[in-house]
Amino acid sequence: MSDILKVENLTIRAGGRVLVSDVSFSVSAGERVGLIGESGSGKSLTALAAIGLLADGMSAEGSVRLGDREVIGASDRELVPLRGDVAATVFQEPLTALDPLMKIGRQVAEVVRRRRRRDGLSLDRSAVDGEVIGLLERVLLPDPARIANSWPHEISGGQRQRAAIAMALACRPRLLIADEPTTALDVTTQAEILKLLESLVRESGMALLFISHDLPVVAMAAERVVVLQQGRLVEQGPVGEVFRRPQHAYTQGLLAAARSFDQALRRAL
Ligand SMILES: Nc1ncnc2c1ncn2[C@@H]1O[C@H](COP(=O)(O)OP(=O)(O)OP(=O)(O)O)[C@@H](O)[C@H]1O
Repeated sequence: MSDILKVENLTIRAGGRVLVSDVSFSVSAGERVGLIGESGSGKSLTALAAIGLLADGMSAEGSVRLGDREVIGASDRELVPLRGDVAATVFQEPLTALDPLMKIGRQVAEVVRRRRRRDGLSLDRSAVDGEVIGLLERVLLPDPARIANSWPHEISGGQRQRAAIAMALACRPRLLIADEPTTALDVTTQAEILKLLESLVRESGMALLFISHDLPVVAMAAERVVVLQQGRLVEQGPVGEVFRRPQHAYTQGLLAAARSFDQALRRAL
């Protein structure tokens, strides 16, 4: 299967510190890969490097291929079309993507218009509006017409995250990078969003790079995992294999901690 993202020997430095060291993994078309590790292990930086969005003062070495383009060393002019069109992002806080001062429908419509322009499709208002409502339906938002006409603060956190996913999908990306997209949500909404992501990946054939420190969430979201410890990759493999028989002491510790929550829940039942 072809790789949509190929990270080879990625090293990220800032101010003389090595924050990510010699990390290599890839994500194939249609694959769901989880990037896991404790807080500060380098998950978000790795994802930002994948779309060439590292902060000023940081440097990246190695190779990051997104689609058929090398990201490291590419200019902003080369990178802008890759973001959204090849890889779209969803973050923990949907307001990172949503403008609080613009109604949801208008925001999704802006992305739809940009993509239709790119694809040489009609920018006719009814075509654009129809696609906007279709996207809001696709992320299972109730009453899409009402949501389209709402301000971001007028809908719930889970609905905002669905709207942010709709905006990412509007680009028709080949890879969706979701960085802790469910962390701020209650468990029922978390499970709904995870199911939604899984069905969207299955239907569209896009790949998913799912970042989380929460192992049960990753077990639902991903079929393969990459484990980072303090910026280093310690193991990777199919989620069932790594979670059943972790090879590295760090992963064993993460799983033991996750199991202790599960045991506490069982004891309480
Ligand atoms: N702009 C920056 N300048 C300097 N160091 C940074 C910067 N951003 C992140 N770091 C450092 O890089 C390391 C990795 O950070 P990163 O955000 O990738 O961790 P993470 O695994 O995503 O953590 P979390 O789960 O808490 O989001 C951390 O030690 C962090 O303090």
